[in-house]
Amino acid sequence: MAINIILAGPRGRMGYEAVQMITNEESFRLVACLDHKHDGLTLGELEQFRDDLQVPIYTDFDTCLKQHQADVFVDLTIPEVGYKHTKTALQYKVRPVVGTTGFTDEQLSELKELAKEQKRGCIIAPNFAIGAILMMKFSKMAAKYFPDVEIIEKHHDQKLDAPSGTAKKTAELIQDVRESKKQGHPNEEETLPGARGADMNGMRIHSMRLPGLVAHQEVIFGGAGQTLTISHDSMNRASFMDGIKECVNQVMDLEELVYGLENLL
Ligand SMILES: NC(=O)c1ccc[n+]([C@@H]2O[C@H](COP(=O)([O-])OP(=O)(O)OC[C@H]3O[C@@H](n4cnc5c(N)ncnc54)[C@H](O)[C@@H]3O)[C@@H](O)[C@H]2O)c1
Ligand SMILES: O=C(O)C1=N[C@H](C(=O)O)CCC1
Repeated sequence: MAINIILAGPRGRMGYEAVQMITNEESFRLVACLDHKHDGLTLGELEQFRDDLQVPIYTDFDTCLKQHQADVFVDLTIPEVGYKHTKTALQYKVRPVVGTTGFTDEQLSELKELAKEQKRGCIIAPNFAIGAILMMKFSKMAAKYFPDVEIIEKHHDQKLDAPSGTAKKTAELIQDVRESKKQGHPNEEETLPGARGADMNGMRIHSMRLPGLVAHQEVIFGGAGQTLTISHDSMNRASFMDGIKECVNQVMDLEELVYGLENLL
């Protein structure tokens, strides 16, 4: 029995790859797409997609959900709308698999409650790449021995949110085993505001944005006479597709929200 999927953000850097993955996966069926333009067209009518992709495009999610029976909703859009889409999908008992980052803690809590009420699975994964998940898990292990740590995340210059969802998730996992600690000299002074990066319980997070980059992160731990660097690089967005596929399959068996792919490995 195929899993019927609605995808939001098909024309994006991630959405375009996801359209290829979903339409090439025998056990998946792309029943509709949600975009902010091209209402009433099909993907095949857009120049960037194969002509045979007779997948209808909607700009109104409620209309789309009323006209198509979907099992799973995949969101690869922007922080501003990803949360609303996820909430709407759950209200229609369609299982969200969300790659969109930049949700607030309050939004995550609200979605967690809604998924529980609806007894529907929901997966919100800041990073779908298995290497990035392992980087986060290894960082949590290392943080037990190295309380001084700084995260440097490096992304393409079209990214909207900073720090990245991956960096925030990494810091949250580290915080599970690290006491809050102010790092650096107690009297250090930023002569240029922001020089020491974002502060998360004393841990510093630095965000680099440059053309030519895709998605990269270094987690650097410091100790007496040594440093330990754990890093991951996504060279292209194919690195995320197996994770999305895994989440679409696994979300069918969940009845609650799971935040982070590390909880499903
Ligand atoms: N979880 C992961 O592994 C992972 C990997 C890469 C990117 N991301 C996240 O995925 C999101 C998308 O990244 P991207 O590089 O593809 O961005 P992008 O800007 O290339 O694509 C976003 C798409 O969303 C569409 N969009 C905007 N408003 C919309 C609306 N109201 N309805 C439907 N679609 C709408 C845009 O048209 C665009 O095509 C970002 O939040 C990014 O952080 C997550
Ligand atoms: O390209 C992006 O944007 C990415 N966003 C995610 C994040 O914010 O961590 C995952 C990596 C790529």
